[in-house]
Amino acid sequence: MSQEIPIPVTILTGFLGAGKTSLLNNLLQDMPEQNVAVIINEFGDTSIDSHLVVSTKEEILEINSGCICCNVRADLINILTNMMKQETEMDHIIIETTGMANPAPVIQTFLMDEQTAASFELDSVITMVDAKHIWHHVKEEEPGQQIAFADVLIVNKMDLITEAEKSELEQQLINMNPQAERIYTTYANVDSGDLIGKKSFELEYILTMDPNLLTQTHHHHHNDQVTSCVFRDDRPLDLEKVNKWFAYLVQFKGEHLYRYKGVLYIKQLENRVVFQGVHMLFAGTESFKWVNDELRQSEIVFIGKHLDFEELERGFQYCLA
Ligand SMILES: Nc1nc2c(ncn2[C@@H]2O[C@H](COP(=O)(O)OP(=O)(O)OP(=O)(O)O)[C@@H](O)[C@H]2O)c(=O)[nH]1
Repeated sequence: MSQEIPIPVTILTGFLGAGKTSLLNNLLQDMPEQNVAVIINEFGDTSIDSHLVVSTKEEILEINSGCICCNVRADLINILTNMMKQETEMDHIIIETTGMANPAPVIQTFLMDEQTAASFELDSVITMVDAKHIWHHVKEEEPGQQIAFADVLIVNKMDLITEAEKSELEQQLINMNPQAERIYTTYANVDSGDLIGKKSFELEYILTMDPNLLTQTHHHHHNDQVTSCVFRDDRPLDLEKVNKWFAYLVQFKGEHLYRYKGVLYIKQLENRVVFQGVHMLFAGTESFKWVNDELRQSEIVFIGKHLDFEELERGFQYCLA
């Protein structure tokens, strides 16, 4: 069987916690009849996002060996090459980059790698903007790059800002990328038809943003003040202690915690608990049951500025039941 080519590809980018996984879930639920492959690249050596993506028939491939925009382009090309050899035909591919990725090298992969360029075509680059927290982040380099390369800007978390803040943000986004379409959402609620298959990627326009895109090797130096750490343990945690620890983190460390999320193995709970945090916004819920022979373990990732690893480690140890 031969796959129809080129296969359209959507690159989904946006800073930490902006709503990329929420959008991905909405899109997948909205296009059940299509065969969509999803490639997720996470910052911080974990695969927590794969727990947070709703279970679907879609194949979810993870790249956790580093940042997609730096050292894993070869992994990306390998995954894409393998896809072409598969039996099932793909209708669409969605690549969710890490919140710290510069999308340029990922875009470049689809334009400059000869075989990839022949088999795949960029449908659009979608950048999620966190309407509430963007002002904390514009000092970093990555949100600016992500906004500049977008064909579509999804301005998310509209429930958390006022009309006046919306006008100010809109003006700022127009200054940063006048041509991108802007869609305003809450919980990334948008029809897949408004985003998928629109062929909004325009090379000429992207070249006005980065004239060297096709000639330069992009060495993306991540802001080294933004770091991550992961804790894993297969001993159960005490719920009360976990609640106290998170209450402390949210209140006293929230400003510098760009993103924290995880899966918790709580003593005497048959279900795993999943939680998510972006600065001072935090939510945790019981998720599905642990199955009998499954390894029950907690896994937490923190991504932020000036992280005090030792203090976080002590906090995590304190939570052990
Ligand atoms: N209040 C509010 N919260 C939202 C909205 N959209 C997403 N969230 C919450 O924000 C958090 C981050 O959402 P995700 O979709 O995981 O964001 P992400 O961009 O995939 O995050 P990373 O991949 O970790 O960078 C979650 O707790 C979401 O429930 C929104 O419109 N309003």
